[in-house]
Amino acid sequence: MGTSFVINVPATSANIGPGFDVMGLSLSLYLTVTARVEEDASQAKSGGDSADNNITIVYEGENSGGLSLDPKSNLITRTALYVLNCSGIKRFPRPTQVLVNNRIPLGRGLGSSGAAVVAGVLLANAVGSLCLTQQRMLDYCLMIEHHPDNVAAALVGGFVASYLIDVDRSGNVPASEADEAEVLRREREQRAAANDESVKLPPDNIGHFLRLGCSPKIKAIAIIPQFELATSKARAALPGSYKTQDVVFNLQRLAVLTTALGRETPDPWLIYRAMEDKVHQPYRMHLIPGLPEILATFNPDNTPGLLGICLSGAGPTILALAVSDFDDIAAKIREVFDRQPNGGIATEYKVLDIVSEGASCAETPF
Ligand SMILES: Nc1ncnc2c1ncn2[C@@H]1O[C@H](COP(=O)(O)OP(=O)(O)O)[C@@H](O)[C@H]1O
Ligand SMILES: N[C@@H](CCOP(=O)(O)O)C(=O)O
Repeated sequence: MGTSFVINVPATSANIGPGFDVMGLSLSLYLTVTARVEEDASQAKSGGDSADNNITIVYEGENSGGLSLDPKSNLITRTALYVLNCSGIKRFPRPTQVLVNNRIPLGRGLGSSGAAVVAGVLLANAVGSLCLTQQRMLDYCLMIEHHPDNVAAALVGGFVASYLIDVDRSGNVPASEADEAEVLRREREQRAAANDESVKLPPDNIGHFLRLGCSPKIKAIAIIPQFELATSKARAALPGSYKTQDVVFNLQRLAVLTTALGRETPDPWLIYRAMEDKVHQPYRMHLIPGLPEILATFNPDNTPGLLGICLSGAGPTILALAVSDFDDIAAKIREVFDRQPNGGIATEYKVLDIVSEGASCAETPF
């Protein structure tokens, strides 16, 4: 006998064109983590790392061979152990088997790492009976995933805008030089260099979000190339500074996009133009063969049903927002990948709903 916690976290598409590190959409594709917590400590499974952390992991789904099942390395359980540690709990309180069913492709720009982090925070909250608020959970997420767009959308659901507070928490990094995540990263590096293993609690209220309207007529078509692009690599391609006119270009579009997607009857050309970007996509073009042609070719006049196209997150997935003709739109975009040199790039596609419900955790006995 024991308790079972079933945690569901949606995939996300971040940026939506101009909203780099700001905007996210949660999608009907899920990471499900089921934690079976034994009532009795004598039921602990033997082997693996369970003796240390009281936990075993079973994984099925995307890239099932490639992920670490060591609780201290696996992103879900590593996050959970960090959150428990912050409450003075050094290991899983009771023998726990974690069953992961992951339908979110890894390293494709659909927020798999953000979902894993959110799942880890919910897992710790459940097994440790921590009673964390949603706001506090976001703080924990942001200590691991340093940009708020994916984790905020995965946590709260829907079309979400978010920001990190801009304060100097380290005492030696001027806020103007580094964003909050960068400050936190430097703090961790300094502590590691000083062999300081104390657990760093997240500062309070470091992330803020607002859920925006999104017309139920809009669906998200994800065209997913069969190669991975680590978000860290795609972020390393970005410049350290921008021209004023490029920043203004994005700000203009972002302001319009926040409201344009919420109109009951979406205006295709308004949205199409509002999804253009000069901050991240131009610098990532060389990492995604076919992206320049896709962005330059398809528009609401030549592609019925289409509202707008952008890179999903850091890529390589392409996100097309549309109100109809979903399979035809996907076929056109896939054809560009098919035509790439050296035999083309294989893709799959998914027509997804934009889901208004974010991460959830349900408790049942077993
Ligand atoms: N369900 C999961 N369980 C454990 N680790 C995961 C999971 N999902 C993602 N990750 C980790 O996150 C990495 C991918 O993160 P990232 O490069 O940011 O791509 P994505 O765009 O999919 O978020 C994976 O290589 C893996 O290390
Ligand atoms: N704003 C981030 C979003 C990364 O999303 P992911 O789904 O690729 O992890 C970025 O563009 O780097």
